[in-house]
Amino acid sequence: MIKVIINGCNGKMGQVLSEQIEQCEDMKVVAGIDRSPDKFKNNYPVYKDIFEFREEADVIIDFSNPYYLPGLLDYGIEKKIPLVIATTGFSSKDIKDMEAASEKIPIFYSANMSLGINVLVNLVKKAANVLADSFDIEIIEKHHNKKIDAPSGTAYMIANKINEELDNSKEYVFGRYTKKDRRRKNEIGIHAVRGGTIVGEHSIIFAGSNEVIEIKHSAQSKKIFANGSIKAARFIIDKNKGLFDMEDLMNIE
Ligand SMILES: NC(=O)C1=CN([C@@H]2O[C@H](COP(=O)(O)OP(=O)(O)OC[C@H]3O[C@@H](n4cnc5c(N)ncnc54)[C@H](O)[C@@H]3O)[C@@H](O)[C@H]2O)C=CC1
Ligand SMILES: O=C(O)C1=N[C@H](C(=O)O)C[C@H](O)C1
Repeated sequence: MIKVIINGCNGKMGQVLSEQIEQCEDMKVVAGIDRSPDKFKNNYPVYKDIFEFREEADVIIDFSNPYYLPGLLDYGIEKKIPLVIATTGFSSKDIKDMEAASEKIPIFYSANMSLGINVLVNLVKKAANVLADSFDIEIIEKHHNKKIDAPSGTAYMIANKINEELDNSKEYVFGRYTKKDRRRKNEIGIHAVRGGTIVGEHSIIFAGSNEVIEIKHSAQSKKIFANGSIKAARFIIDKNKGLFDMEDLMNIE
């Protein structure tokens, strides 16, 4: 039985993940961590601070807030526990800290745990290779009105994957409201929309002369992210150290 700690267990994703793990025969939640530990009645103990948990666990799945990253990395390293990090909104220093920690423990990090988005990334990389010289690339993401970071971690991830494919020749322009200038060729525009209960939409628009290609992913339930993080947990528990993402997981499926 794989023993899981859920960091951010009383958040929207933490609760969906708890339900999904209950349906797994090979996994159980042994503890949850949340800054509001009494918000829900969970079937496992919930602590405010991860260091209060003194029993054994095999993996931590994190859907919380970037603020918690240093504590999470410290705990993972001290207890030698693999981490699945799904939180978004990290700074470049946070990513460097994660890379440094992955020299000691295994870390699986993806801003989007769904299979669909990761297939989309592959399609978009191919399209960018063929079209980038003559088409303009814009990314539009839409999410629910409770989301605190913008643009989404997935929008950054897609932009970064495109940019890597194009020898990092692109600059990101976030919204165009303050710009009083026409679009330059070396831009990727990134735009965020927030409203209602939208689970998560990402559109990548390749706009050329007299033709437009739009590649879009629409998440219809948070379960896709929870289930992806469960697969990531199974994938990472027997690794020794290193930084992994959905491409590593998809390569073995
Ligand atoms: N990688 C992926 O596939 C996905 C990532 N996410 C990301 O996961 C994160 C959580 O999303 P939601 O559950 O929608 O947010 P939420 O706001 O509903 O939940 C966050 C939870 O973390 C807790 N929390 C916040 N700061 C904390 C801290 N310092 N220590 C311990 N707990 C803390 C909050 O009390 C809350 O219960 C966000 O960054 C979101 O963008 C969300 C969906 C999919
Ligand atoms: O906060 C969310 O809900 C989501 N966050 C992730 C992101 O920032 O990309 C992934 C998903 O789109 C849902």
